[in-house]
Amino acid sequence: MEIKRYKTSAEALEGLTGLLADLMSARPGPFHLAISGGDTPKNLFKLWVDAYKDKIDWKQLRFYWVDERCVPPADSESNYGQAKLLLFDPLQIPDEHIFRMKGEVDPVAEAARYATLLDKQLPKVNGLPRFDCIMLGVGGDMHTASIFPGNLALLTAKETVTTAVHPVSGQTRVTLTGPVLLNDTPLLIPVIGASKAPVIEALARGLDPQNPTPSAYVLSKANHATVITDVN
Ligand SMILES: O=C1O[C@H](COP(=O)(O)O)[C@@H](O)[C@H](O)[C@H]1O
Repeated sequence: MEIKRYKTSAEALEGLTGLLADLMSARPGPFHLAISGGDTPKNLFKLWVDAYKDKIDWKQLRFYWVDERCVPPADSESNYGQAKLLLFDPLQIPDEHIFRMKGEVDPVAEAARYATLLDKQLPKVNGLPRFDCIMLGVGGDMHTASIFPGNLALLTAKETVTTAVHPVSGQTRVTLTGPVLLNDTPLLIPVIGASKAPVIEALARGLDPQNPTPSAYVLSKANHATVITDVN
């Protein structure tokens, strides 16, 4: 795991974009990218629309999600809804390049449908679907995707996609699990903003076997993981 530190959040998001562009150039053809929700991607999408409209081969990208909140797309909590508003609509990304988790349908059925979709769309490595890149977020409680500290079993689940419940809000989620997150895919992990300083400190310390957290676990097991931060 590498931590790349930048002076500002803007420079960090630019740095992340450069890393993604390098991965895309190294793998011509459809590039399967899983994105996260939350606040960090919103700022990234705004940057991409403002400054990278003509600098990234958008036709190459196929978009997937690491997790989704179980709300309809029009809800401001929807990870897909925010990406549509801030990225797909402005850049006119075709619908056939967007593979969303449906937050508005039965979560258990949706997790099964999405697992089947990944099996069909993605190449297999180690018998599991493999993304070309996954952009993960890390919450203040050290969760990643929708794998929360109280549900570490999802890090080693047998399903590639499952349901989870947010421990505070009780909101149901659909999420990728550890085995597909850790299937030899390069992980780009933006951890941006002063409020994430304790997260960076904890990630830099590494996995504490006495107190494992989802994000520290994923970073400790990933073959290629880069944390991108403006925390110095
Ligand atoms: O709920 C979620 O939170 C995490 C972290 O988001 P952030 O707002 O701290 O950037 C995110 O990675 C996840 O996809 C999302 O559903």
